[in-house]
This record gives sequence, C-alpha cells and structure tokens, in this order.
Amino acid sequence: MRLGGRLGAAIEVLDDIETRHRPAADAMRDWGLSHRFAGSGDRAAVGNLVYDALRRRHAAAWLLDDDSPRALILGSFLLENGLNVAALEEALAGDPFAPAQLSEREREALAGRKDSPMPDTVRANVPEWCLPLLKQVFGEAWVEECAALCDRPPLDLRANTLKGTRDRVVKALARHGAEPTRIAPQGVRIPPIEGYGRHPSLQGTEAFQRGWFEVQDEGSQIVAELAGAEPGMQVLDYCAGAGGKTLACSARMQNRGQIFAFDADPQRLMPIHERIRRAGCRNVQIVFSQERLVGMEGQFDLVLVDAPCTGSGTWRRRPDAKWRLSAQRLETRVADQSAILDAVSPLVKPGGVIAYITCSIFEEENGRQVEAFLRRNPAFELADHDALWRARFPHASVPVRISANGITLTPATTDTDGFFFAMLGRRGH
Ligand SMILES: C[S@@+](CC[C@H](N)C(=O)[O-])C[C@H]1O[C@@H](n2cnc3c(N)ncnc32)[C@H](O)[C@@H]1O
Repeated sequence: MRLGGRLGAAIEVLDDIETRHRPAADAMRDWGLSHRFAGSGDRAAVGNLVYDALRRRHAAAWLLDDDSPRALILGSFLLENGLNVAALEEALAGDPFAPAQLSEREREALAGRKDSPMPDTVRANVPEWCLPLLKQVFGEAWVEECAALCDRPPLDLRANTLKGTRDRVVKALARHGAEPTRIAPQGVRIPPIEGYGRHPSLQGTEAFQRGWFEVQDEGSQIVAELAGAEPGMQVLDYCAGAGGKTLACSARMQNRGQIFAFDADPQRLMPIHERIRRAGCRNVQIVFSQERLVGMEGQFDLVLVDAPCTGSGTWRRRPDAKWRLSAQRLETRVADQSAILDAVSPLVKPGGVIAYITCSIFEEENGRQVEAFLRRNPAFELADHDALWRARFPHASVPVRISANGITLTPATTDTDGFFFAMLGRRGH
C-alpha cells in the first residue's frame, strides 16, 4: 500500500472506533483480518496513523476545523510531518485508494491556522471534563504535562536479575537501539517509534524465551522498586493481574521469602503461570480465592495494592481510553480503591507497609485517596517519600513530583508512564 491508501485505511479504522465505540486494538485487529493482503508494514503504518490521531485529537481537529475521522487522520499526519501540506497533497494524488484531495474548505481552514498559535486547551488534548482535575494536580505545568501524555511511548523492558544482567539484555538488543533507562536500575529502553514503523516483536527472541527480560514500563518498574520487597519478606500482591509487579518483587527478593499473588478476577491471573516459569521465580504462590487470605491478618511485611484505576497515566499507550473515560467511571474507581485499601489494611503486620500504586495522574485516585484512608485508619502513617526516593534512586537526577502524600511520575518529568506511589506504614512493631 502507498501512503494514500494507508491514510484511507486509517480513516476507515478511526470511523469504526468512533461510530461503534470500539477499543482501538479491536478495530485494528478486525481491519487486519479483513485486509489480509496488507503486509506488516501496512498494519504498522495504519496503526501509527490511528493512534497518533487519537493522541492529538483536539489539535488535529483544530487544524482542519473539523472533527470527522478524515480530519483527525489528515490533521494528525500534518502535525507529525511539520505541517507539510505539499507532502499530504502528494500522498492524496494519484492513488486510487487514497481519500479525496483536500477540499477548498479544508485548504482555507489550514491557511487560517498557519500563523495562529494553538490554544492551550487544544495543545493539551484532553477531554474537557478533565481540565479542572489536571490543572489542580499540575498547576502551571498542566499544558506541558498533558502534551507529553500525547507523545509516542518507548518500549521498556526490565532485565530479570534471576536470569542475568541488564548489560546482557542491552547487548542482546543493541540493534534495536536498546539503552539502559535513567532511573530504574534494571530498565532497558527501546526508543519510541519514528515515522510509520513499529517496535520489534521481542517475544519470539531467544533472550525473551530464556527469561532474560520482561516488557514493563519504566514507571511500573520504579514503583515496584519503591515498594521495596526484600529477601525473606512475606509479601502480598493484592491486585496482581498478569503479574508485572509480582515478577519485579520476586527478582528483588532473589527468590527468598514468599509472595502471594491475588486478584479478584482469576482470569486476569492466567498469564502469570507462564511468566513465573519463564522468569525462574520460585517464591510465588498464586491465590485464586479471597478465602485463602482468611486467617492471614497481621502477617505481611508488604502489601502491594496496584489498584484498579482510570489508567490516565497510560494515555500515551492507550489514547482511545482517554476519550472513553467519564467522571462517573472515575468515581467508581475511587470507590473501588478505597474499598480495597480497607480490605487489605488488617493483613499488614505492625511495622509493615502498604505500597499503594495507581497508573493514574488524578489527585482523587492518588493523594486524596491516601488522605481519606489515613483519616479512616489512624493505625497507619505516611512514609517520608522524599527520603524514600533518595534512598532508592540516589543517582537519579531527574525532576520528580514528590509530596507528603506520595510520588507522582509523568512523561514530562520522569519520562515514564504516569504513576502514583504512596507508602503507608502500620504503626507498632
Ligand atoms: C492495575 S491492574 C494490576 C496490574 C498488575 N499488578 C501488573 O503489574 O501487571 C489492577 C488489577 O486489580 C484487579 N482488581 C480489581 N478489583 C479488585 C479487588 N476488589 N480486589 C482485588 N483485585 C482487584 C483487577 O482485576 C486488575 O487485574
């Protein structure tokens, strides 16, 4: 397929996402199935065009003064290509599969925008109802923070110290541009996609099959480090899902001590078996039912709560979720989180801690959630997050948002997905 055809295909996929309210990944998969002639390069290019348009939806719509799927794809192509209208026109000309040439109205809209500055609310590219929440959490930096959440993400890996070293992973993946991450001690980064290519598919590599690394965003690695699982500890990963944090804790613990991995949805736990085997983790017990935790009150040194959340910190990777999110869903998540925190608090031993984690940037799910928990549970107190950060990452010289209530990571500051971390200690020994 030529570029024109790819633009046409991207419009088709985006139209499917918009009109049928479908997740982008599902719409892309269906497009691939019904266009089997399309090669992997075509799929990657169409995927990039669609995801870019979802990331910068407001900016693309502003450029062409229209928010139809056509305007979003063409506008976002222009944003990615330095507003090169000639390149767009060339792609649209002479390809029978390309969308129609720019109309007079579109040309006029583009000409009108050429020298006018993009308004802040457009550059931020977030749903209107979120604006007050984001201004509240980021203050003056809200536009920069939101704009960074629209960038393409890197592909991050965590070298598995149960099987080898980070150096070995960096060397094995050097041809993909792999480099050590700046903060997480075992992190390896493959830079964001340029142009219309794709990240390498690493699952088939010998290094992956041998368990040398896991795919895990650096932010997720950092919060797992902050949780501080140590050899010999009794750890409960209460929202273990597919086990990303479980595996990171197991490596930190050098397979000594125990991790109980629980999730309210046993289906979510399914991938963990294979991951544990590949990674060589021998200190993980999978807990399929809450009943198994009865009688374990006061037993855990560390309870990790990687809470269900809005995922607003991961909008770079799942930009369609940004536009599906609603204030009501946020409210539901906040209620889930506070119920989970209350459920786990009796399981922590005196002197033990809860590591509360979200991949959200909203205060309601983060600092406010922590404050409300402490009001309900006076037996718990906040750790010194500043000291904790310095102790874990003494060599990290990046700006990071640390408050009394916790630590917030963002693409604009730590160059990671957005995450929140708070450590809540149970008083007494
Ligand atoms: C952010 S995901 C966990 C990701 C996982 N820890 C990882 O690092 O790969 C949140 C998980 O919480 C689970 N969950 C939701 N409500 C829960 C509850 N009430 N109790 C325990 N787990 C819950 C969800 O099924 C989901 O798997």
